[in-house]
Amino acid sequence: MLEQGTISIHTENIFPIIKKSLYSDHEIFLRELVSNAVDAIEKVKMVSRAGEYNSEIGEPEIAITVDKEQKTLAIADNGIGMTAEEVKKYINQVAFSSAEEFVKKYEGKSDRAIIGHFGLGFYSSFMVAQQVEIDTLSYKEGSSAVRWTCDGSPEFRLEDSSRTQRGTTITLTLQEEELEYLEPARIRQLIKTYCDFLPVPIKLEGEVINRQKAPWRESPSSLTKEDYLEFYRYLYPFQDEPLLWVHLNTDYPFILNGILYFPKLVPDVDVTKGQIKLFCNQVFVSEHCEEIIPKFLLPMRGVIDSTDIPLNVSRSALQTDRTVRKIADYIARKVGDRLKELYRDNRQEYISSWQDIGTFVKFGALNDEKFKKQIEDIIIYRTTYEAKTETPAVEVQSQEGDAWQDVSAAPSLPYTTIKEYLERNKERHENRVFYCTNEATQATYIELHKQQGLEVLFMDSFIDTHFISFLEQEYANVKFSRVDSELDESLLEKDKAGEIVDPKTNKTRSELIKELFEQAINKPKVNIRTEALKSDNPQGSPPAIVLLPEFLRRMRDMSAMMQQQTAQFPEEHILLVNTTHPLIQNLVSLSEGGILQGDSKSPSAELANLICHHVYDLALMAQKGFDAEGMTAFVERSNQVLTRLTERAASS
Ligand SMILES: Nc1ncnc2c1ncn2[C@@H]1O[C@H](COP(=O)(O)OP(=O)(O)OP(=O)(O)O)[C@@H](O)[C@H]1O
Repeated sequence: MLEQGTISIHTENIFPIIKKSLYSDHEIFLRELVSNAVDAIEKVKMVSRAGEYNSEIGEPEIAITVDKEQKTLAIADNGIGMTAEEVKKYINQVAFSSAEEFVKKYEGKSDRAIIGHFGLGFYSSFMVAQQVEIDTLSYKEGSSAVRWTCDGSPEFRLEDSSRTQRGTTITLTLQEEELEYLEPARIRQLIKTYCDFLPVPIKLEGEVINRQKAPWRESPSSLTKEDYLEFYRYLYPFQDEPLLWVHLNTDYPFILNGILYFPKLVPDVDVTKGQIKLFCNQVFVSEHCEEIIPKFLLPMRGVIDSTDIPLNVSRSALQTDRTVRKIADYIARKVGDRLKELYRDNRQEYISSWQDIGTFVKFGALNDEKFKKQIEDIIIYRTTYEAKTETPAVEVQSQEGDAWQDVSAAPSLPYTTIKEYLERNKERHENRVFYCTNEATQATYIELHKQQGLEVLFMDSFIDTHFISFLEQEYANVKFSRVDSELDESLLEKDKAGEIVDPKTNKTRSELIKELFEQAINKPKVNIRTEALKSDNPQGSPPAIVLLPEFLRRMRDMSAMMQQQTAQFPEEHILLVNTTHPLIQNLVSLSEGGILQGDSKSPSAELANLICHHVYDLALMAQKGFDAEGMTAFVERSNQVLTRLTERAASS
């Protein structure tokens, strides 16, 4: 026996407190002991390099063994080892004084709020062990091996050991309620979780169980695209390939390494939960780093590793920590830089990823002023504009709905920035942006604009509703109108239906049409307007369209959002009847007899009435589809119209 003594701590009974205060996280003892073993191996390499140790250092290795009979778990390393003096100093004094400090700091506080419990160190082994033994031999010439034992009370024993190999073995005799740590599968799982990327082979049952390579610690220039993809697959198996990635690598004014990936977004992803793994010196700390990553980048995946993130503080303290704020800014800036670089160097790839990254970028612009400034010029929108190139533009959205491949194959890509849009259309409609939010339901309107050479932007992602309001603030003098809200003058022709057709009443054709529809539809909230839509082929343009003024629509959307309902189609809307369409012209002739004779019950007038309804139904259908009731009425009326028409055809 070399010595028997009392550990110099001031708090009586530190161990029950350690056990209690860290109750939920017992498993991290293994992370702490393996980290110490890795440190010990690094240290022996350092002294060897410095010429202070001339023997072979051998292949670094950490071996974990379990003995179910003895109920022991041992972690052995071939690192620097400790002399008796060092054991006394580092274990009895250093380790336990920091234990005491930790306990004092967190006594009575909920440990759940603390992100990492990092640096708990050696004494965390007492969370699971009833006795801890250190068997160690220092690298120092002439030193003899020692064994230190402690049963969880402040008393320890220090004696000679028969050990001949340099290094340290920590043997824990587990407490009865901690015997799960005798299961190799449990140990393997813990090593995979916490120590997978530590740069020393960790052996269990003769097999190396950790990956060791931590790509984020390597220089970006030494990694290939496949290396990044392989690492992503390793971290997130069975997931789609990521779109692009950012390698973070700085050591001033803080140390930060990491690789962040933009994943392909899946609809059910919870964007409020971070998926980035936090490491400290390659040791896993936490699955969540919501406090460190800017909110808008939370859906990113990957790894960040920094020794400058305080880990033994509460989550709220972390949020306000100055270094953490700086790190968040740095990450946002790096992500912005990477996006700009891609926009500049590989527009095609940028565009193909836009469907997914666009959401991040817009969310970022909405939330972070600095980020907005950085990326505002690279926010793009799909457009109906087709650049005149030799090869024809390829449709973006394929029938199968897989926009990706088609875009990447497209020689000229129908995407634009708002600035480019405004510049291109300055002559035709200055400070005016036409957009659509749903390609399918607004197809008629998009087509109308397209035919007249008016460019329409697709603002159809879920974030765009908010983003449009944001754009309106950014471009205060620009008016944003959805294609179905009102029609630009340039889409209309001077109304040819302005000439008087009824000598008795002095009514114009246009007025007659309006009257006809008003009588037929008989809904005071539907405002009927007659216009002549410009078209090279009147048959091809719609006979009527429903318009929803921008202001009205937004009010409706907003109140629906506040009541958390889906917006109902408002009763108040405009039915624009296209006076140039042959159907509408026929309708006037058809009804003329009835109106002129003041006999609204004549078969012609009745048919005209039915057809007005039908035209209105079709216009509504193009805008919103029908509910069950509307659908039934529509089918009934269609059948009636067809019956009447066939009757007429048969009798003539
Ligand atoms: N396996 C080991 N080999 C050699 N020395 C060790 C080993 N384990 C612990 N030590 C020594 O004991 C000291 C105290 O360890 P402890 O884990 O409590 O704290 P730490 O590693 O210094 O810091 P941290 O609190 O961040 O873990 C270490 O600094 C080291 O000098």
